[in-house]
Amino acid sequence: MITIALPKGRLGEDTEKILLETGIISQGIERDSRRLIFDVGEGIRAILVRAWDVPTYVEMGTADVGICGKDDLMEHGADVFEVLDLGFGGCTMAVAASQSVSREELLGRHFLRVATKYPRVARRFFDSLSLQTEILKLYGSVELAAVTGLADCIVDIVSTGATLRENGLHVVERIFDSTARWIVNRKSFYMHYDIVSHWTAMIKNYIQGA
Ligand SMILES: Nc1ncnc2c1ncn2[C@@H]1O[C@H](COP(=O)(O)OP(=O)(O)OP(=O)(O)O)[C@@H](O)[C@H]1O
Ligand SMILES: O=P(O)(O)OC[C@H]1O[C@H](OP(=O)(O)OP(=O)(O)O)[C@H](O)[C@@H]1O
Repeated sequence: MITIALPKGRLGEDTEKILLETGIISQGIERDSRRLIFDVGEGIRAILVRAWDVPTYVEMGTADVGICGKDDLMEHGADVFEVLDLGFGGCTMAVAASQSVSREELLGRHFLRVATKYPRVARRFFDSLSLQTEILKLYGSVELAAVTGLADCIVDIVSTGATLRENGLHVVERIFDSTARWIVNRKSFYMHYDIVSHWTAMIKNYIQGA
Protein backbone atom coordinates (compact mmCIF):
# COMPACT_ATOMS: atom_id res chain seq x y z
CA MET A 1 0.00 0.00 0.00
CA ILE A 2 1.26 3.46 -0.87
CA THR A 3 -0.29 6.58 0.66
CA ILE A 4 -0.56 10.03 -0.91
CA ALA A 5 -1.27 13.07 1.29
CA LEU A 6 -3.53 15.42 -0.65
CA PRO A 7 -4.06 19.01 0.50
CA LYS A 8 -7.54 20.33 1.16
CA GLY A 9 -8.13 23.97 0.27
CA ARG A 10 -6.52 26.08 -2.44
CA LEU A 11 -4.08 23.47 -3.76
CA GLY A 12 -6.68 20.70 -3.80
CA GLU A 13 -8.14 21.08 -7.27
CA ASP A 14 -4.84 21.42 -9.19
CA THR A 15 -3.33 18.56 -7.20
CA GLU A 16 -6.18 16.22 -8.05
CA LYS A 17 -6.09 17.31 -11.71
CA ILE A 18 -2.37 16.45 -12.06
CA LEU A 19 -2.75 13.09 -10.32
CA LEU A 20 -5.80 12.13 -12.39
CA GLU A 21 -4.43 13.32 -15.72
CA THR A 22 -1.08 11.56 -15.23
CA GLY A 23 -3.01 8.42 -14.31
CA ILE A 24 -1.33 8.18 -10.88
CA ILE A 25 -4.80 7.98 -9.36
CA SER A 26 -7.75 6.55 -11.22
CA GLN A 27 -10.59 7.98 -9.13
CA GLY A 28 -11.25 11.49 -7.90
CA ILE A 29 -11.91 12.51 -4.31
CA GLU A 30 -15.49 13.08 -3.14
CA ARG A 31 -14.76 16.43 -1.57
CA ASP A 32 -18.36 17.05 -0.55
CA SER A 33 -18.38 13.94 1.65
CA ARG A 34 -16.83 13.94 5.14
CA ARG A 35 -14.56 10.99 4.33
CA LEU A 36 -10.84 11.55 4.77
CA ILE A 37 -9.40 8.34 3.30
CA PHE A 38 -10.01 7.19 -0.27
CA ASP A 39 -8.99 4.22 -2.39
CA VAL A 40 -7.71 5.89 -5.53
CA GLY A 41 -6.15 2.96 -7.38
CA GLU A 42 -4.86 -0.55 -6.83
CA GLY A 43 -2.81 -0.50 -3.63
CA ILE A 44 -3.01 3.30 -3.53
CA ARG A 45 -4.88 5.37 -0.97
CA ALA A 46 -5.21 9.11 -0.61
CA ILE A 47 -5.62 10.91 2.68
CA LEU A 48 -7.13 14.38 2.72
CA VAL A 49 -5.32 16.77 5.07
CA ARG A 50 -4.85 20.50 5.52
CA ALA A 51 -1.97 21.75 3.36
CA TRP A 52 -0.10 22.80 6.50
CA ASP A 53 -0.27 19.22 7.87
CA VAL A 54 1.03 17.52 4.70
CA PRO A 55 4.76 17.84 5.69
CA THR A 56 3.99 16.21 9.07
CA TYR A 57 2.26 13.19 7.51
CA VAL A 58 5.06 12.74 4.96
CA GLU A 59 7.93 13.31 7.40
CA MET A 60 6.48 10.75 9.83
CA GLY A 61 5.92 8.20 7.04
CA THR A 62 2.14 7.96 7.52
CA ALA A 63 2.02 9.20 3.93
CA ASP A 64 4.74 8.18 1.47
CA VAL A 65 4.32 11.19 -0.80
CA GLY A 66 2.40 14.46 -0.66
CA ILE A 67 1.77 17.89 -2.11
CA CYS A 68 2.08 21.18 -0.23
CA GLY A 69 3.27 24.75 -0.71
CA LYS A 70 6.93 25.74 -0.42
CA ASP A 71 5.80 28.28 2.21
CA ASP A 72 4.56 25.51 4.51
CA LEU A 73 7.71 23.46 3.87
CA MET A 74 9.94 26.40 4.79
CA GLU A 75 7.96 27.09 7.95
CA HIS A 76 7.77 23.45 8.98
CA GLY A 77 11.42 22.59 8.25
CA ALA A 78 10.28 19.00 7.56
CA ASP A 79 12.97 16.41 6.88
CA VAL A 80 11.57 15.14 3.56
CA PHE A 81 12.77 15.00 -0.04
CA GLU A 82 11.43 17.98 -1.97
CA VAL A 83 11.44 16.33 -5.36
CA LEU A 84 9.50 18.51 -7.83
CA ASP A 85 8.23 22.06 -8.22
CA LEU A 86 4.68 21.60 -9.53
CA GLY A 87 4.37 25.18 -10.76
CA PHE A 88 0.85 25.93 -9.48
CA GLY A 89 -0.17 27.66 -6.23
CA GLY A 90 2.19 30.54 -6.96
CA CYS A 91 2.51 33.25 -4.33
CA THR A 92 5.21 35.29 -2.60
CA MET A 93 6.21 35.35 1.05
CA ALA A 94 6.62 39.00 1.89
CA VAL A 95 6.98 41.59 4.61
CA ALA A 96 4.17 44.14 4.34
CA ALA A 97 3.32 47.30 6.23
CA SER A 98 1.13 50.40 6.02
CA GLN A 99 1.53 52.37 2.79
CA SER A 100 2.60 55.32 4.93
CA VAL A 101 5.73 53.44 6.09
CA SER A 102 8.62 53.12 3.63
CA ARG A 103 10.96 50.12 3.39
CA GLU A 104 13.91 52.23 4.64
CA GLU A 105 11.96 53.54 7.61
CA LEU A 106 10.62 50.12 8.63
CA LEU A 107 13.83 48.13 8.25
CA GLY A 108 15.84 50.96 9.78
CA ARG A 109 14.07 50.66 13.14
CA HIS A 110 15.76 49.03 16.16
CA PHE A 111 12.75 46.94 17.13
CA LEU A 112 9.75 45.61 15.24
CA ARG A 113 6.61 43.83 16.30
CA VAL A 114 5.75 41.36 13.55
CA ALA A 115 2.48 39.42 13.10
CA THR A 116 2.46 36.27 11.00
CA LYS A 117 1.18 32.75 10.33
CA TYR A 118 4.85 31.88 9.60
CA PRO A 119 6.87 32.63 12.79
CA ARG A 120 9.94 30.57 11.80
CA VAL A 121 10.19 32.19 8.37
CA ALA A 122 9.76 35.63 9.94
CA ARG A 123 12.30 34.95 12.70
CA ARG A 124 14.90 33.70 10.19
CA PHE A 125 14.37 36.70 7.91
CA PHE A 126 14.65 39.38 10.61
CA ASP A 127 17.56 37.58 12.31
CA SER A 128 19.41 37.67 8.98
CA LEU A 129 19.09 41.48 9.15
CA SER A 130 20.10 41.46 12.84
CA LEU A 131 16.81 43.22 13.55
CA GLN A 132 15.27 42.75 16.98
CA THR A 133 11.67 41.57 16.79
CA GLU A 134 8.75 40.32 18.77
CA ILE A 135 6.89 37.78 16.64
CA LEU A 136 3.15 37.37 17.19
CA LYS A 137 1.68 34.15 15.79
CA LEU A 138 -1.72 34.64 14.15
CA TYR A 139 -3.93 32.11 12.37
CA GLY A 140 -5.66 34.27 9.74
CA SER A 141 -6.59 37.80 8.58
CA VAL A 142 -2.97 38.65 9.27
CA GLU A 143 -3.21 41.98 7.41
CA LEU A 144 -5.49 43.23 10.17
CA ALA A 145 -2.54 43.30 12.58
CA ALA A 146 -0.74 45.96 10.52
CA VAL A 147 -3.95 47.95 9.95
CA THR A 148 -4.99 48.06 13.61
CA GLY A 149 -1.50 48.68 15.02
CA LEU A 150 -1.23 45.29 16.71
CA ALA A 151 2.05 44.96 14.80
CA ASP A 152 4.44 47.24 12.86
CA CYS A 153 4.42 44.86 9.92
CA ILE A 154 3.33 41.38 8.84
CA VAL A 155 4.97 38.43 7.13
CA ASP A 156 2.44 36.71 4.90
CA ILE A 157 1.65 35.27 1.49
CA VAL A 158 0.84 37.73 -1.28
CA SER A 159 -0.74 36.52 -4.49
CA THR A 160 -2.81 39.09 -6.41
CA GLY A 161 -1.96 41.79 -3.86
CA ALA A 162 -5.69 42.59 -3.47
CA THR A 163 -5.79 41.98 0.29
CA LEU A 164 -2.86 44.35 0.87
CA ARG A 165 -4.26 47.02 -1.47
CA GLU A 166 -7.75 46.91 0.01
CA ASN A 167 -6.33 47.36 3.49
CA GLY A 168 -3.90 50.21 2.73
CA LEU A 169 -0.76 48.05 2.98
CA HIS A 170 2.19 47.49 0.63
CA VAL A 171 5.01 45.00 0.14
CA VAL A 172 8.15 46.16 1.90
CA GLU A 173 10.35 43.17 1.06
CA ARG A 174 9.92 39.91 -0.85
CA ILE A 175 11.36 36.98 1.12
CA PHE A 176 10.85 34.09 -1.36
CA ASP A 177 8.48 32.86 -4.06
CA SER A 178 6.38 29.79 -3.31
CA THR A 179 4.70 27.13 -5.48
CA ALA A 180 3.33 23.67 -4.74
CA ARG A 181 5.92 20.92 -4.23
CA TRP A 182 5.89 17.12 -4.63
CA ILE A 183 7.48 15.76 -1.46
CA VAL A 184 8.55 12.23 -0.56
CA ASN A 185 9.25 10.54 2.77
CA ARG A 186 12.97 9.72 3.02
CA LYS A 187 12.47 5.98 3.71
CA SER A 188 9.67 5.61 1.16
CA PHE A 189 11.93 7.13 -1.48
CA TYR A 190 14.11 3.99 -1.22
CA MET A 191 11.48 1.42 -0.13
CA HIS A 192 9.10 2.34 -2.97
CA TYR A 193 11.82 3.55 -5.31
CA ASP A 194 10.32 2.10 -8.52
CA ILE A 195 6.85 3.54 -8.07
CA VAL A 196 7.95 6.86 -6.60
CA SER A 197 10.47 7.50 -9.38
CA HIS A 198 7.91 6.39 -12.00
CA TRP A 199 5.28 8.78 -10.58
CA THR A 200 7.84 11.59 -10.37
CA ALA A 201 8.78 11.08 -14.03
CA MET A 202 5.09 11.06 -15.03
CA ILE A 203 4.45 14.34 -13.21
CA LYS A 204 7.60 15.89 -14.69
CA ASN A 205 6.51 14.95 -18.22
CA TYR A 206 3.02 16.27 -17.54
CA ILE A 207 4.33 19.63 -16.29
CA GLN A 208 6.77 19.98 -19.19
CA GLY A 209 3.99 19.21 -21.67
CA ALA A 210 1.48 21.55 -20.02
N1 LIG B 1 -3.83 33.87 -1.83
C1 LIG B 1 -3.19 32.83 -2.30
N2 LIG B 1 -3.04 32.66 -3.61
C2 LIG B 1 -2.36 31.58 -4.09
N3 LIG B 1 -1.83 30.62 -3.33
C3 LIG B 1 -1.97 30.75 -2.03
C4 LIG B 1 -2.64 31.85 -1.45
N4 LIG B 1 -2.65 31.69 -0.14
C5 LIG B 1 -2.01 30.52 0.07
N5 LIG B 1 -1.59 29.97 -1.06
C6 LIG B 1 -0.86 28.70 -1.25
O1 LIG B 1 -1.80 27.63 -1.06
C7 LIG B 1 -1.40 26.84 0.08
C8 LIG B 1 -2.64 26.34 0.79
O2 LIG B 1 -3.40 27.42 1.22
P1 LIG B 1 -4.80 27.22 1.94
O3 LIG B 1 -5.38 28.60 2.11
O4 LIG B 1 -5.57 26.19 1.24
O5 LIG B 1 -4.44 26.58 3.32
P2 LIG B 1 -3.82 27.14 4.64
O6 LIG B 1 -2.79 28.20 4.32
O7 LIG B 1 -3.39 25.95 5.43
O8 LIG B 1 -4.91 27.95 5.39
P3 LIG B 1 -6.43 27.76 5.74
O9 LIG B 1 -6.81 26.31 5.58
O10 LIG B 1 -6.47 28.28 7.13
O11 LIG B 1 -7.09 28.71 4.73
C9 LIG B 1 -0.50 27.76 0.88
O12 LIG B 1 0.39 27.01 1.68
C10 LIG B 1 0.22 28.54 -0.21
O13 LIG B 1 1.27 27.77 -0.75
O1 LIG C 1 -2.70 38.68 -2.47
P1 LIG C 1 -4.07 38.05 -2.34
O2 LIG C 1 -4.51 37.42 -3.63
O3 LIG C 1 -5.07 39.00 -1.79
O4 LIG C 1 -3.94 36.81 -1.34
C1 LIG C 1 -3.30 36.95 -0.11
C2 LIG C 1 -4.17 36.50 1.02
O5 LIG C 1 -4.50 35.11 0.86
C3 LIG C 1 -4.17 34.42 2.07
O6 LIG C 1 -5.20 34.49 3.00
P2 LIG C 1 -6.45 33.49 3.04
O7 LIG C 1 -7.37 33.80 1.92
O8 LIG C 1 -5.91 32.08 3.11
O9 LIG C 1 -7.15 33.93 4.36
P3 LIG C 1 -6.70 33.86 5.88
O10 LIG C 1 -5.20 33.67 5.98
O11 LIG C 1 -7.11 35.18 6.42
O12 LIG C 1 -7.46 32.72 6.47
C4 LIG C 1 -2.99 35.22 2.63
O13 LIG C 1 -2.82 34.98 4.02
C5 LIG C 1 -3.40 36.65 2.32
O14 LIG C 1 -4.24 37.18 3.32
